Amino acid sequence: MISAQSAYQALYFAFQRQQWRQLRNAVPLTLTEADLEKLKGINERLSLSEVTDIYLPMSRLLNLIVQSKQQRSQVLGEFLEHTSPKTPYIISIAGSVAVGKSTTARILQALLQHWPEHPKVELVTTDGFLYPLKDLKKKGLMQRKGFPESYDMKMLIDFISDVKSGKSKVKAPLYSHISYDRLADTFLEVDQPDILILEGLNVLQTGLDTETPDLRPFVSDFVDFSIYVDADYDLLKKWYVDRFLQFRSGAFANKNSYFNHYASLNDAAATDIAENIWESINGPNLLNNILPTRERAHLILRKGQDHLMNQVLLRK
Ligand SMILES: Nc1ncnc2c1ncn2[C@@H]1O[C@H](COP(=O)(O)OP(=O)(O)OP(=O)(O)O)[C@@H](O)[C@H]1O
Ligand SMILES: CC(C)(CO)[C@@H](O)C(=O)NCCC(=O)O
Repeated sequence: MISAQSAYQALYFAFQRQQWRQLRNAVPLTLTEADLEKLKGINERLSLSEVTDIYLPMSRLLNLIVQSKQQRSQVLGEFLEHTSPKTPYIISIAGSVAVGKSTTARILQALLQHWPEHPKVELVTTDGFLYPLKDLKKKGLMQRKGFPESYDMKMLIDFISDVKSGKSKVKAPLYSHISYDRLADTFLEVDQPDILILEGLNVLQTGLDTETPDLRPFVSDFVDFSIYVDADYDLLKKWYVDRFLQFRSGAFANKNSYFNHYASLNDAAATDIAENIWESINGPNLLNNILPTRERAHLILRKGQDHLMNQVLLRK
């Protein structure tokens, strides 16, 4: 029987950080100090060596892969004796709550926009496709937010299918971490981007993963390149709790915040509540629904202490 370890080796090229960082050597650092400052604006705790060591090789890899997709489209056009309409290249980013998917997505968006061709790169998070709170309440899903059944999958598949077929001005719903709900009347308009980055817990899940199979196409049917951001359970829990504590003086302090009543908690009480939410909702969701999809990704980024990537696995 093939061991899990050797199956991994058969599927992926594995790089330690020191090996991966050398793969950017061929790319000059075209980022100016001002560009780097802008990236810092995405997350002030982001270390710049993370950009040079991890993200620049990734940007180089994606640039080559996107080019090869364009060549393939040309070949198809030649075969069909007409050029087919340009469709966006779709990159998905999966991983646990609090692993840093949105931070990773925003850094990638900034770097890809920086390519010489200056592609138009849009970023959408699947959080917007969670059912509105009133529907979650009606369905008894308030303790299952982020679980597969808490998303309006029809809406998500319709959205991605419209974008992929080259439609203009496709509306994406937006989620607010302050109201803990989908925004009622504000949307993001996705208008024929060159690249769409779709970020969310559920982007590698399929309708076949559940007990009542759903035969609709999967998100991954529309995705050209998928990334999974990975870290150990205990680190993820810690990052979730840390973010919860930070939110007390930020998002929760906003009087419209769903969690406004948590703003005045002391450290011990807030830690207790955050650990509880993690152990009852986000932890089980990770173990049952998110982690099992990891090996579907083309690229796995493994983070260790302080969000530093220590290993990169690239599908052969
Ligand atoms: N590269 C990084 N360096 C330092 N801190 C980071 C980094 N990436 C993320 N973080 C921190 O980790 C926490 C989670 O990050 P982020 O909000 O990007 O996660 P997420 O996976 O999008 O979460 P969610 O699924 O809840 O939306 C935040 O407190 C963020 O500041
Ligand atoms: C919106 C999601 C599902 C994903 O980002 C997550 O942040 C969430 O709200 N989870 C439910 C439990 C919690 O409040 O963390």
